[in-house]
Amino acid sequence: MALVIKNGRVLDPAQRIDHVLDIRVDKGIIVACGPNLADHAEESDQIIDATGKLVIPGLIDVHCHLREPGGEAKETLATGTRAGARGGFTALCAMPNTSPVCDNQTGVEFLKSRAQATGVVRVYPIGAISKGLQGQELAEMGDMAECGAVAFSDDGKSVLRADLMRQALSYATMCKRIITAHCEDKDLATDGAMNEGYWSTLLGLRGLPAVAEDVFVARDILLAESVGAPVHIAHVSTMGAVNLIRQAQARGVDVTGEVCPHHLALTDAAVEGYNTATKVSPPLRTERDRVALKDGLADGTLTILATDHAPHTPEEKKREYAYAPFGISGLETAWPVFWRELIESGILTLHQLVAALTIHPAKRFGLPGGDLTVGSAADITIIDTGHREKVSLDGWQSKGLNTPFLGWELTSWPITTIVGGTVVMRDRQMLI
Ligand SMILES: NC(=O)N[C@@H](CC(=O)O)C(=O)O
Ligand SMILES: [Zn+2]
Ligand SMILES: [Zn+2]
Repeated sequence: MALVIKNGRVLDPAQRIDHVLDIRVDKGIIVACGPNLADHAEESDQIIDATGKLVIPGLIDVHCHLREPGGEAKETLATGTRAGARGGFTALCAMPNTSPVCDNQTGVEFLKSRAQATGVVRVYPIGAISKGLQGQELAEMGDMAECGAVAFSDDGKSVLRADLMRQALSYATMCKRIITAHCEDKDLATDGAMNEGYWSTLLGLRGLPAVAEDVFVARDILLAESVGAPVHIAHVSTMGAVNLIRQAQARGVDVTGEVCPHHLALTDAAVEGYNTATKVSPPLRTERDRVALKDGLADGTLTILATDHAPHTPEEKKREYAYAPFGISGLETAWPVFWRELIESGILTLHQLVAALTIHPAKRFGLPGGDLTVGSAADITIIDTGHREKVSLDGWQSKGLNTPFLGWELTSWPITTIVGGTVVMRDRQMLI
């Protein structure tokens, strides 16, 4: 059965399209995109009326934690991909800090086959840089790249040894893969629970200083530069990091960075009240950092938006602030939060926002998709930019209920998600 998405505002930054058009999908492929295709639809075709709605390439998240294997109480590939679909994502890159760590071919194969069997959106494995994330010995990067790892990361912590990181950058480049770096100097950030500053002092919590991020961003940029490797900085959260990336780009270093919804929407003042849903790594920073992230997005220094979806069980998050795990469950609220922080305040154009969640991540991580080109897989998201909804746990798909946005009334939500021609979410309801 073919599918026709009719009369939507089709916006595809990759092809510079922004028109009211119809899209015809057959056997999972976009077979036509043009005006009035629905007029010639066949009786058996499924029609989705997208009048007044935004039709964009399926969103791609280059940074999430799907927790399987080993962390199934927090999330599974089944629940995590459903959370993704409900958030308008058609592809997710899964970080390797699972148990066991995804640091070899078997781990990559497991993730691919398990996601195929139980997931509702595409899942791309990210392999570990070091064996067991121990930072001592390189993981089997070549093997993992060969069987489908799209990138490498020790996310959750930094690779502390600079020699190992430099070697990893070289190897990744040889395998035509990118390293996505979690930048945090552990010695400067031991046992911290929130950003170091006014609020940590006031709340009596141990701080994580911004400079702990900055020094490792500087180091990883210099290491990448020294071996001519590309590097991607995960969850950029400080003004210092934005400045370092901007300066490096100006001298020709191949460095990109991603920004997460919570770092754009919240500051460390949100920790008042000790809601552990605000505990995240890197931590919520100051207003000055938040503004710097927006400046970095506006001037094109930062071109990728990612969720860093990090679900945890309610039991774990119910501990005292200092003992709760770091992480925010972000897939289901990412789009409306980005909308609020970047579109409503005029920081980005609609084209820039969509590009930062589609073609830019696809290109940087070498993933298929990210556009609506005829002949490509029909990964499509439909957004109702006028839809207002209060964030609640009704219909919530992730096992991680750890969202700091609960109760926020947000405008602009994904209403339909189509993966390879299959409608997996419609009218905010999961269909599979
Ligand atoms: N972001 C987080 O707060 N937590 C992540 C690890 C990480 O992304 O560094 C996790 O795996 O829980
Ligand atoms: Zn991280
Ligand atoms: Zn992460």
